[in-house]
Amino acid sequence: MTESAHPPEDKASARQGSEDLAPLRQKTIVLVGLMGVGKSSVGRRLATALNLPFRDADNEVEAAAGRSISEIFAELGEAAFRDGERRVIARLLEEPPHVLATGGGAFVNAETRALINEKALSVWLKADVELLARRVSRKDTRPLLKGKDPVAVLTELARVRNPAYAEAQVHVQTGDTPHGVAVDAILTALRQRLAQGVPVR
Ligand SMILES: Nc1ncnc2c1ncn2[C@@H]1O[C@H](COP(=O)(O)OP(=O)(O)OP(=O)(O)O)[C@@H](O)[C@H]1O
Ligand SMILES: O=C(O)C1=C[C@@H](O)[C@@H](O)[C@H](O)C1
Ligand SMILES: [Mg+2]
Repeated sequence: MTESAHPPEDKASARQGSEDLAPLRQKTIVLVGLMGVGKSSVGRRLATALNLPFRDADNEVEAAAGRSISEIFAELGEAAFRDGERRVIARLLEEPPHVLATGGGAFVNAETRALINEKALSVWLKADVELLARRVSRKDTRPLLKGKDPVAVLTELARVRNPAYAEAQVHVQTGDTPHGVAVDAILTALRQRLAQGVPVR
């Protein structure tokens, strides 16, 4: 296919040369995994690469509650946050295909997990706990880590949550590299899934 065969607004196709990325845009791609793994920052770049809208469930919960996540945890409690998160994700899954960054705990909820795997394509972003701990230490916005040793908390969360994350349809290992490397790793995993004849829709 020549470059001129692509519609001019098709930025992702232009970026990827002659590759037709349309099959990867049929379904919402949902990123799951621990805090700091890149669901938000990598997800935004993945959306740009695929020319898809981007949504961040944490931001949507904050907008719906009119408060930050720290304030929701402090003033309403974690259960209220989880309830809002579940409802927000159910709503977002009704939207046209986009890239959706979830909060780190969202996919642990069995109802949310089943809904995501039914309506979207789930991608588990993985990274070493030590790397995640270094990343999350840069900000003080995660209530589960406040005043605690991030390596200890993340190690325990990994132990408890990994069986749930493992139910994601695509698993992608990431490392201490620029965001674009993680984007490319996700695109490679999605292409492999397509090549194996597993429809992305
Ligand atoms: N693959 C990556 N390469 C380089 N930096 C990364 C990568 N992933 C994340 N980061 C950096 O780590 C920090 C946390 O990333 P991000 O907020 O995207 O994580 P998250 O998975 O959305 O976490 P949370 O569950 O808390 O929302 C950010 O500063 C981000 O730029
Ligand atoms: O892993 C978690 O449980 C969380 C991750 C963040 O994305 C936020 O959803 C919140 O800080 C809780
Ligand atoms: Mg995030």
